Amino acid sequence: MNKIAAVIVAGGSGSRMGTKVKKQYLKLKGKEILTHTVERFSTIAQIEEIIVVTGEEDIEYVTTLLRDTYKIKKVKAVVAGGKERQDSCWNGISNVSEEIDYIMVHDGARPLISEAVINASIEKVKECRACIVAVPVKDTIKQADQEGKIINTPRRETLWAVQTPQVFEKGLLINAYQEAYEKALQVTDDSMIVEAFGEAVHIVQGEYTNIKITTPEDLLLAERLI
Ligand SMILES: Nc1ccn([C@@H]2O[C@H](COP(=O)(O)OP(=O)(O)OP(=O)(O)O)[C@@H](O)[C@H]2O)c(=O)n1
Ligand SMILES: C[C@](O)(CO)[C@H](O)COP(=O)(O)O
Repeated sequence: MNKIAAVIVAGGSGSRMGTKVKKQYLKLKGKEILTHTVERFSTIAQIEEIIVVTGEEDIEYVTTLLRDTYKIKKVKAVVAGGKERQDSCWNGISNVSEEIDYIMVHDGARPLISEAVINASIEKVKECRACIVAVPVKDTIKQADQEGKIINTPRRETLWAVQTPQVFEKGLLINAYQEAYEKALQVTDDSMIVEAFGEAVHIVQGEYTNIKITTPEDLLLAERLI
């Protein structure tokens, strides 16, 4: 009753990184960012299978890299991503095995995820059906209008910076995605889809080192942390 699939989404173009090579294939300590990320999940005992989502044009390269070069046996499939992150997530989610009970969605661009946080998110989802990794916000956050005029300052103690993995009961996530597509919902993470479906989502305290490698500065940081 506790079979878990990890869906690692790496189908983006990495435009904010501004490199010729897509950021997920840039190397940290001689190994691709995506490989680092997938390896973090392959060592977790409760994770039965890993579905990697990547650009259609990269499927053969990524399959050879993960299965042949790095011999990561848990990689069940490498599938094509979609236009938006949510489309890539759905392509991965819809490829997990029948017997899977929980689905863990993680950004391929977050290679510094720790075993401790992955395991904590697994324990949490068994209690609450839907959970996301997040860290308390350290800066004061303000909302501004189009002209840059401050319109709201949420109380910092209520704010969390959301990361991944995000973990859900399989049936809940699939039903939520199907409804989201019917409503043409546009989101930036999976929890927004499950919240819109009406299910409570809970936070698992993450680590500030679990950064998403997005711009060149993140790469400098990741090189020191990996
Ligand atoms: N259509 C997309 C867009 C994003 N992602 C993945 O979702 C994660 C988080 O997205 P982000 O950091 O924004 O990556 P990119 O979209 O590639 O970056 P950018 O927005 O700078 O182009 C990344 O691992 C990315 O590869 C994906 O699988 N499919
Ligand atoms: C899912 C996510 O990493 C949570 O913070 C984030 O929303 C991804 O956003 P991106 O623009 O697709 O990187």
